[in-house]
Amino acid sequence: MKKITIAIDGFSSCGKSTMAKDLAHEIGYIYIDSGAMYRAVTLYSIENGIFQGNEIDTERLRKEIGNIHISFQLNPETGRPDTYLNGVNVEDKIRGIVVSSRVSPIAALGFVREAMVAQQQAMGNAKGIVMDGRDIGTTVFPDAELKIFVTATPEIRAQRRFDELKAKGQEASFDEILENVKQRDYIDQNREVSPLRKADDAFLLDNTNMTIPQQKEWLQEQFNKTVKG
Ligand SMILES: Nc1ncnc2c1ncn2[C@@H]1O[C@H](COP(=O)(O)OP(=O)(O)O)[C@@H](O)[C@H]1O
Ligand SMILES: Nc1ccn([C@@H]2O[C@H](COP(=O)(O)OP(=O)(O)O)[C@@H](O)[C@H]2O)c(=O)n1
Repeated sequence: MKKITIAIDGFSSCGKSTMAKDLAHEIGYIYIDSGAMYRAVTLYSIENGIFQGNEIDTERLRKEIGNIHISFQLNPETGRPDTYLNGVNVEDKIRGIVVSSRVSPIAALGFVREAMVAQQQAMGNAKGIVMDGRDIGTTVFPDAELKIFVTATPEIRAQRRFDELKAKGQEASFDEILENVKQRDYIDQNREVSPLRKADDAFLLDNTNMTIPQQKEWLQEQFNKTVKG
């Protein structure tokens, strides 16, 4: 069967990666978490003194962006891809609140987006890919055959993220996460370059009251309809 491109965009922490990974696994496609790439650039900036306090040394980051190599490798224990920054596994580090609270200003920089989008488009060249993020259906793959836009209430999203971090033993407060989710939504929707918005031809999914198996089934149905017509 001919392979297609699947773009899953939407607000923070609503279950995009969960759905995208499950579908990719089910249909034998490659899964790419584009948010992990912006998170890795943010971690690099923090660890190398480029992002200090509220200040980003954009000139330094612009010079060093070509030295930031991000890749993914399947983790046999979790069955999911781990993120590598210049050859080092940073999967746990990039998911914590320190990176979450700084990633959106980094992702708003035009030259950072340009570098990431070029890598993402190269990864999706051969189709057979499910990619999730904020601008996949609008900018990275505007011709994707299947586009989904996911949303849920901020409180539900913060609760999901809180439960996830707690299960991993990472320190976090619900209020801090809720604030972070709302702040990122605001920055992501209002930045100048590729702001978060639903592509006109994307299907909208509000999964506030859906379980993980229910949303998985819904997505599989959309895929079946798209490939079988
Ligand atoms: N429908 C759902 N109901 C409850 N929890 C969910 C649902 N979908 C995803 N989750 C959980 O919510 C958390 C955030 O999901 P994730 O897929 O990482 O979101 P996103 O990629 O949109 O940031 C994860 O811990 C995931 O297991
Ligand atoms: N395609 C993308 C993906 C993420 N991002 C940025 O990266 C941040 C982290 O993305 P993510 O997908 O890991 O976020 P969560 O929804 O998992 O919390 C977002 O809040 C955006 O600022 C982006 O700008 N464009």
